[in-house]
Parts: sequence; C-alpha cells; structure tokens
Amino acid sequence: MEAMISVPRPKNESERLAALRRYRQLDRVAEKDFELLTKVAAEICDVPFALISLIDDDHVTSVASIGMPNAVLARDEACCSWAILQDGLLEIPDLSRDQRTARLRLMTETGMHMYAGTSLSTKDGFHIGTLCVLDKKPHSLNNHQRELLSGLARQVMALLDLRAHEQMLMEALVREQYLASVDMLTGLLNRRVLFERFDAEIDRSRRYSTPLSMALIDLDHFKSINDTFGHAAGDAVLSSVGEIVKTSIRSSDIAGRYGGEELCVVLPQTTAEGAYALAESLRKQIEESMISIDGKTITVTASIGVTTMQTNCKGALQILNAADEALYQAKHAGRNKTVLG
Ligand SMILES: Nc1nc2c(ncn2[C@@H]2O[C@H](COP(=O)(O)OP(=O)(O)OP(=O)(O)O)[C@@H](O)[C@H]2O)c(=O)[nH]1
Repeated sequence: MEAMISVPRPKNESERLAALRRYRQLDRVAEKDFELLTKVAAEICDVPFALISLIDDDHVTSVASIGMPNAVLARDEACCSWAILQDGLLEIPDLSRDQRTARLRLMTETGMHMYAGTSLSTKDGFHIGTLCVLDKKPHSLNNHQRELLSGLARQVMALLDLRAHEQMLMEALVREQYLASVDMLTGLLNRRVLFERFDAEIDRSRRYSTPLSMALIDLDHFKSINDTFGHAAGDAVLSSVGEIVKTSIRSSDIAGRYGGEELCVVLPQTTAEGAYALAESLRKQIEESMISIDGKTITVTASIGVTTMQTNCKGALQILNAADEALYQAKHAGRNKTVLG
C-alpha cells in the first residue's frame, strides 16, 4: 500500500497559527449559528455533508457540521489541509482520481468522493480553516454554487470574528472587574468593595435572622518592620498575611484590606464563637509564618478584634466600631491576641 502524502505547510504557518489562536476558544463551541451555516452550504451545493473546520498545528477540527458528527482528523488525513494552501475554492470532483486525496481514509473508508472547500481567511490574510462540502458521488459544483459557497465562507469568518471579539470583551470586562475590586498587595478585596459586600451581608443577615460576625486584624509593630527591613519587606509581609487569610476562610466569607496594615474578614452565618475560633487560627498562622525577603527571615504577629452583629444593629459602622474596640483591647493586653468584643 502506498504511503499517505504528507500535506505541505503554508509558508506563513507560524503566523497563521498565531492568527488561529485569536479564535482559540471557538474550537470547543459547536454553536447552532455555525451549524446553520453548514446546513445552508449543503443546501446551496446540493450535497449531504458540510463542515466548518479549524486547522491547527497537527489537527483539523470540525467545529460545526451537517450530515456527519464533528470530528478531529490528523492534518495529513484532511482535504481541508490542501484547501488552505491556496486562495479561493479548492474543488476535487473525484477524490479517488486526485493523487493528493486518493489514499485518504475519508475516501477509502467512508466512500466520500467529492470535496469543495474554501478557506476561512482572517482580515490579515491568514487561512485559519475552511468551509467545505462533501458528497459520496463524484461531481463538480456549478459557478453559481461556487460563488455562493465563497460568499458564505466570508459570513462564517464574520461570525468567527464576532465571537472572538465578544470573547475578548468578556475577558477584558472580567479583568477590569477584578482590578477594580481587588487590593493588589494583599490579593483581598479593596475597601470599597469590602464595604459593598459587608452592607449586603448585613441586609441578608437581618432578613434571614442569621448570625453575622467580623474580625479586624491589625499587624503588630508594623511600623518597626518597615523601619528595620524597608518598605518592600513590609509589603511582602502584608502580601503573605493576605495569602494566609485568603487560604483560611470559606468561599462565603469576605476578606478585604480595611486600611494600611489592617485587614477585615466578614463572616456570614457565623456565631461569635465560630468567628473567635477562626481569628485564633489566623493569629497563630500569622505568628508561625516565616517571611523570607532578601535572605532575611521576618516574623510578625497580629492583634485581632472580633465582634458579632447585634439584633438592633444600625449598620456596618456600628459593627466596625465594636470590632475596633475589641482590637484596641487586644493591643492594650500586649498584642498577638484575639479579643471578642
Ligand atoms: N510596607 C507597607 N507599610 C504600610 C502600608 N500601609 C501602611 N503601612 C505602614 O504601617 C505602619 C502602621 O503603623 P502604626 O499605625 O504605628 O502601627 P504599628 O506599628 O503596627 O503598631 P501597633 O498597631 O500599635 O502594633 C505605618 O508605618 C504605615 O506606614 C503598606 O501598604 N505597605
């Protein structure tokens, strides 16, 4: 048996692959809109099969199809790999009579005989995939069908562009929302979002009569850490404490940076005892942590004020004041302590 022909790569292959990556998520989305376009292609060309394929480094993946299920083929096994080598339509009226395709499993195993595929070309001219039609009977398309198939490929590309843009916008939005809500140093919520979420939790707690507690964490003698080791070291300490807090709380808890070296954890559906236990665990973890910076190891302790929302609570400020008062007592009692107010 003759060996299968290996399909040459386009001259601009690496740039072509980079262009394809801009549409990276789309090969996982078999969308109804794309399927409809394959159906239209099959109708126009009066054939039972049509596919939209994206052509990656080694594979050709059909992302939408009619008449056959979506599949992944090795690049040397796909007619589409030949189609992207040229501009315009590649038409092979009988695969068995063309030396490029006569050995393809598509032909020998599934009995496919006719192929017509047109490249999906990006605005900068890279052929990232194809819209193609197939038939088990050998035949050619007429000029009208060729023209419509090429026009339809441009519509497929326009839809791919639209989806890629939507995706980019969504990612940018998620990134913006993240940047606008997180304190970069500690990785916890910033003060504004912390208070928005805190207010919402107060409302929820009132409505459902569930407990709500909070812990205010203040690093001890932080000024002397800055003075001794430098501001960058102080930042590293804050970042490390932020990480301890982030990894110790539940996903329903809300942790934020309240002020310079003060962190705040809002604990929905948590009693005073539960909040005290969590605060103690945080305090111990902070005390035991060794923060290495520039070959030096820095240790730090924290004082924590814990409080829980009372039934007659007037709002966030009242809870914060109570936690602050408990924190003051923790500092007054010698620091590295948790006080329940
Ligand atoms: N490195 C660094 N330092 C900060 C940051 N925000 C606030 N600080 C410093 O934190 C220090 C807080 O000092 P103080 O309020 O006197 O409190 P303290 O030294 O921790 O003393 P006690 O709280 O009483 O134990 C100040 O020196 C601030 O400049 C920050 O983002 N990075």
